[in-house]
Amino acid sequence: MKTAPAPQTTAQPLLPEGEPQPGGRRSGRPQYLEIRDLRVVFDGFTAVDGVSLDVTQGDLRFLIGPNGAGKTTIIDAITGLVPATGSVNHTGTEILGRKVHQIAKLGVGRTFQTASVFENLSVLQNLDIAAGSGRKPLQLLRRRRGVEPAIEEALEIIGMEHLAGTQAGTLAHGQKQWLEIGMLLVQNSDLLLLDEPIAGMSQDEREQTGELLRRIGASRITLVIEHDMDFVREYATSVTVLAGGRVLSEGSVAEVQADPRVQEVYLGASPAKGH
Ligand SMILES: Nc1ncnc2c1ncn2[C@@H]1O[C@H](COP(=O)(O)OP(=O)(O)OP(=O)(O)O)[C@@H](O)[C@H]1O
Repeated sequence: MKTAPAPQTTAQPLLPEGEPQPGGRRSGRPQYLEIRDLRVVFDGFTAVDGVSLDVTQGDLRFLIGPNGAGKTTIIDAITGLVPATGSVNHTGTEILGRKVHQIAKLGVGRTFQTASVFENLSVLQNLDIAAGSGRKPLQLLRRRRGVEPAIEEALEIIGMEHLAGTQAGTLAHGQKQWLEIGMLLVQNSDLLLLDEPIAGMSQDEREQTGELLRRIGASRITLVIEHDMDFVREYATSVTVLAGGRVLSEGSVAEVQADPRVQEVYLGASPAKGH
């Protein structure tokens, strides 16, 4: 069976250059996510109502909006978990309508609100399995010695080298989220969809996660769902506000906060108060 070409063919280092910037990369041929007229209907209820959205590589985009706005459903649609109509284009490849595993192979990685790691396995084993999902059968047959450079690099990026042998089930909440992100890195995901990555984290963990997002977001297409407006203000390079399944506003944090329509959906309160 013929498989679709991955949008990105050359291996690039996991460690990025520079910092994310509004609008993303402006030189070379940046990768992109282009969503057009995305629509998801559940039993007659329209959860996502014609959303169009562009995110360029190197732009750390946050997706905010009140509860039930359709944020998670958009990520579910992009990753093939719910049926949708419209178009989701990843750097020239249409991904809507493909199966979940095919979409993952095209470099689309996501995290969930609750981290899904193999609790009984070590951090290293989790990363090894994630890396294996992208290996060709012949590579899998070869017995590897030591830790692969890509896994070592991922451990360094997520700051968990010292925890390589630790059982994932015993990790702190934040560390599980970082491990999940590390698993996406070793899978070479270049489009990252992160669903409330700092939910339930301590202040320290939030800051470390923000710095991690900055490091990985500089070289990837990154869309982060978040409610915490302090975090959004600190780390977003651009923001899309969703309400009632539609895009309400888009721009810098300052621009969307100044938008009266945004203030209105947050019930007259400052969006800084969250939902
Ligand atoms: N599988 C489903 N079946 C029916 N309705 C659904 C399903 N999944 C989501 N919905 C509905 O779609 C709407 C959008 O939900 P979604 O979870 O995408 O919102 P959200 O913006 O992520 O909200 P939150 O911030 O609370 O996570 C909600 O009204 C929700 O009840």
